[in-house]
Amino acid sequence: MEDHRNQGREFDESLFKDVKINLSAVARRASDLGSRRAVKKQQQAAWELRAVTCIDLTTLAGDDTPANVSRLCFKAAHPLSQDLLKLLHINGAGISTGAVCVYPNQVKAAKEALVRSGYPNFPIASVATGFPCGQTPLKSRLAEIRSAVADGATEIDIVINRTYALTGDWKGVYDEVKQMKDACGAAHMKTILATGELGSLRNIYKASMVCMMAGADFIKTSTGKEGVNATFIVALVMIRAIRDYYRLTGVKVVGFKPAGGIRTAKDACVWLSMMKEELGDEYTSNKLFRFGASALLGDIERQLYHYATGYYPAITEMPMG
Ligand SMILES: O=C[C@H](O)COP(=O)(O)O
Repeated sequence: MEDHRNQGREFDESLFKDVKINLSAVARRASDLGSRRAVKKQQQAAWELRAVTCIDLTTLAGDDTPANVSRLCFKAAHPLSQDLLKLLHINGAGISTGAVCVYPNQVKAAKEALVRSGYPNFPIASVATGFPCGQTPLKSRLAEIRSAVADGATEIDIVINRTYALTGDWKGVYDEVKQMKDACGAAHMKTILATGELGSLRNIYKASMVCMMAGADFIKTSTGKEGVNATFIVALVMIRAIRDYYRLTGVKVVGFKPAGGIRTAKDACVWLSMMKEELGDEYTSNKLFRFGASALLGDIERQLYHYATGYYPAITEMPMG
């Protein structure tokens, strides 16, 4: 990832303590996003291709093995088949996803697979800090970050301490995230707010501001393991925190990553149009926007195939995932 680095700043409660959220306005905007007429034909295909480049292609399962991680890495580097690229007349376009995202224990396997397939510098994101709950001693959470970076992770997706957030200890959240940022070293840090467990939109806004102050390069909605993950309402609160942070501090390098339950090409295009409207074109590139997704790519492939041929592929022509 190009060096958009957020150096962070001192903890400053004034950036969030009096925040008020206009829930009806946010809900109305979110509802409008989901109901609008989507782009069609080649514009739709172009947005879908852009979405592919923003995916952190993810596997975060207890039964992950070096074999399925290696397959994921090859898919991340070559997300669309040669046949589909030819049908779209874009073979040689060099389209790849934004990164591959795995557990810390699988980073080494991912690195070896990418080196073997000729992509030694392909971005590897690793979740860390006791993902998904974060309920382990800070010392071990920091060690996990360092270990993942040492194994080849170039991006770290940390989880914030929801116990501190729910008890209003925002300085505690800040101090931990700042130490995590230091442990990341040269790796980019995305901070997972686990918004489904933060209890209120005000807490989501506060957590967003605190993480940006602590040096987050991205703020990310969810682990994908909460009961409720990426929603447009939550996203709008976080996106507006990014905009407020820029207005208050002049720092624009903080990206946004919705994760959990984003499954369809149609949804992906709505997310991208929201980013474009709310934060501008630069937030539709993988430097400042990522999807945390494990199944989204499969549906995008099917839609692109349908656009190129006029019919959906048989399962034999395009095995899912
Ligand atoms: O970013 C990580 C998420 O766990 C992906 O969620 P998903 O499997 O619902 O796409």
